Amino acid sequence: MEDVVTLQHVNKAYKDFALKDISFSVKKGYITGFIGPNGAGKTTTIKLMLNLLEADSGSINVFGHNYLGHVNDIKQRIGFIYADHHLYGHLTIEKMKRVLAPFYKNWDDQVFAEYVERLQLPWTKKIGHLSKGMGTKLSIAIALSHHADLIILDEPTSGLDPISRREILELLTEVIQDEEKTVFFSTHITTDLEQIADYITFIDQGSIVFSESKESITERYYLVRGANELLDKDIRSLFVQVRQTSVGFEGLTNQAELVRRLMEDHVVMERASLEDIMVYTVGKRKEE
Ligand SMILES: Nc1ncnc2c1ncn2[C@@H]1O[C@H](COP(=O)(O)OP(=O)(O)OP(=O)(O)O)[C@@H](O)[C@H]1O
Repeated sequence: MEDVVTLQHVNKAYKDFALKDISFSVKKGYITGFIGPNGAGKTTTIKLMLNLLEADSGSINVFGHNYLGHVNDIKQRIGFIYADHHLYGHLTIEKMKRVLAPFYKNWDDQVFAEYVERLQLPWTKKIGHLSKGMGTKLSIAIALSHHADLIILDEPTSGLDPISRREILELLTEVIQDEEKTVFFSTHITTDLEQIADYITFIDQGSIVFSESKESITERYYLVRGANELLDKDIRSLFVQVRQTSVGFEGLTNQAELVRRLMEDHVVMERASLEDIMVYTVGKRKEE
C-alpha cells in the first residue's frame, strides 16, 4: 500500500512542549483521523506535514519527496483546510476564485462552480461573512477544484451543527471514492471517525500512541468488567488502565484476544469506542 505522507523519528521542541520521535504514515486512498486531547501536538504535527514549521530532526516525506527542492510541486497537490481561517475575508467567493485560480496549475473552474452550487455557497457574499460551516465547505471546494491529491484538515467539524457536520463527512467520504485522493484530518469528535475513518493516528503528550487501521484497533481494544477478586498483578498487566469500585472493576485492554482466552467465563467484554480508548489511555498517562 502506497504511503502519501511518511514521518520518521520527527522531533520538534518548544519551550514547554515537544513532539517526541514521531513516526507514522498516511495511506493513499483512505481517510486517516488524527485524534488526541487538547495540547497533544496535533496542530504542530500538521504544520510540520505542511512545511509551515521545520522539524529539529527526523524526516518528512510527502508524495515520496522531502520538501527540499519540491516545495511548489508538493503544495500544488495539497489542500489544507483550517477551521478558523478566513481566507480573503473581504472578497466575495466570486472574486476570491479569480485571485486564487492562477496560483494552481490544475485549477478547474467548472468543478468549482459545481461545488459552489451543490453546497449552496453564496457567490456574492463576502467570505468573512460566511458561517463557520460554509467557510469549511468553501475550503474543501477549493481543494477539490485544484484537484488536490491530499486533503489535510485541522478540526473541520468542530463547532458545527450536526447537519453541516454530516454534510462535510459525506463530502470527505466522497473524495476518497476514486482511491486516488487521500484525506487526513484532526478532530476531537471521535464519533466522526467511527463513521468515516479507515485509519486512526492517536497522539498524546507529543508521542504517537498508535497509528493503525480502525479494524485492528476495534479488534484489540475492549472494555472488560468483572469482580475485583480477579485482579492479581498478572491480570492487571493486561490492561491499559483499570478503574475499581466496591462492586467490581472496569478496565480497558489492548489485548482483547488474550483476555478472552484467560477470563472469558468470568468477565463481560464489549468493544471499546474511540472515546473510551482516548479517555483511558490519557488517564493512564496522567497517572504516571
Ligand atoms: N509557537 C509555539 N511556541 C511555543 N509553544 C507552542 C507553540 N505552538 C504550540 N505550542 C504548544 O505546543 C503544545 C501542542 O500544541 P498543538 O496546537 O500542537 O496541540 P493540539 O493537539 O493541536 O491541541 P488542540 O486540540 O487544543 O488544538 C501546546 O502546549 C502549545 O501551547
